[in-house]
Amino acid sequence: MAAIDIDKVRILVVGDSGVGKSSLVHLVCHSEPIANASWTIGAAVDVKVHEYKEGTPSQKTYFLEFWDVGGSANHTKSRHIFFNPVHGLILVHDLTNRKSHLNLRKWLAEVLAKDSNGAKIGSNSGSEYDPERFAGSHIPILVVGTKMDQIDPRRESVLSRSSPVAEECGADEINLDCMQSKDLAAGTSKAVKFSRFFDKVIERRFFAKDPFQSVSTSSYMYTDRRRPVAPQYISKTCHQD
Ligand SMILES: Nc1nc2c(ncn2[C@@H]2O[C@H](COP(=O)(O)OP(=O)(O)OP(=O)(O)O)[C@@H](O)[C@H]2O)c(=O)[nH]1
Ligand SMILES: [Mg+2]
Repeated sequence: MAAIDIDKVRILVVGDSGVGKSSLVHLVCHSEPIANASWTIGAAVDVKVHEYKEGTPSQKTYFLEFWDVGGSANHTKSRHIFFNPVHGLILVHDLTNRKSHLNLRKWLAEVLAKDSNGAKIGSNSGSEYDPERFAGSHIPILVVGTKMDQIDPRRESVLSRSSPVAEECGADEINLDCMQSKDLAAGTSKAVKFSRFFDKVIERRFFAKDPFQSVSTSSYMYTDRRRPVAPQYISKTCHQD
């Protein structure tokens, strides 16, 4: 039987413990709500087959590999081992918990400031947030707000406001209820938005004309924030997978 050769992209899913990362990944990969969510210890991996540019002559099948990293504060020191390589990043917050949204900045800093050994890159602390740096990230980012069903009707205006974090890092944004499969049913606006995000991740990973597209974000960003150096000068820190 002929071997099937399908390229994959690695999408990191982070956010505070309990915001619904595992519930979201399960819904995206299996089109149904998770039966029993429990704390993720370390990281869990799930895979989805995605049709890049579906319905066009460029259509091609890819694997999306989701790395759902447990958000427990107990693992802050060790979870960096899951952060590289990263081709796409989903930042998850709970719409009923404002702190979980504010903490997305910490998650961004944590993911983008460490190399695969957990070492800090550059002089900046990994917990510092600098929008200018993140705006230059070449990694597509999606901000997802969960538990939309639990929003107090008096606070529904929350849903029409865009997330400051999403704005700062140029990310797309989706709010949903992870316990409802109809929220991501084929053809719905949210399903289309997810699909566009996945296309963007694949495009950056495999088709970007930008010579820096295959360089790990951390290497690129922390070498020089305004004037990226040519790839040959950072090849030692380049991540090849
Ligand atoms: N009502 C409602 N409950 C949700 C939603 N998303 C997640 N939950 C619930 O929130 C709880 C936590 O969800 P998880 O998916 O385990 O959260 P997590 O972010 O993976 O948490 P860690 O693995 O600890 O990092 C579970 O009881 C889920 O059923 C949602 O959109 N609506
Ligand atoms: Mg989990």
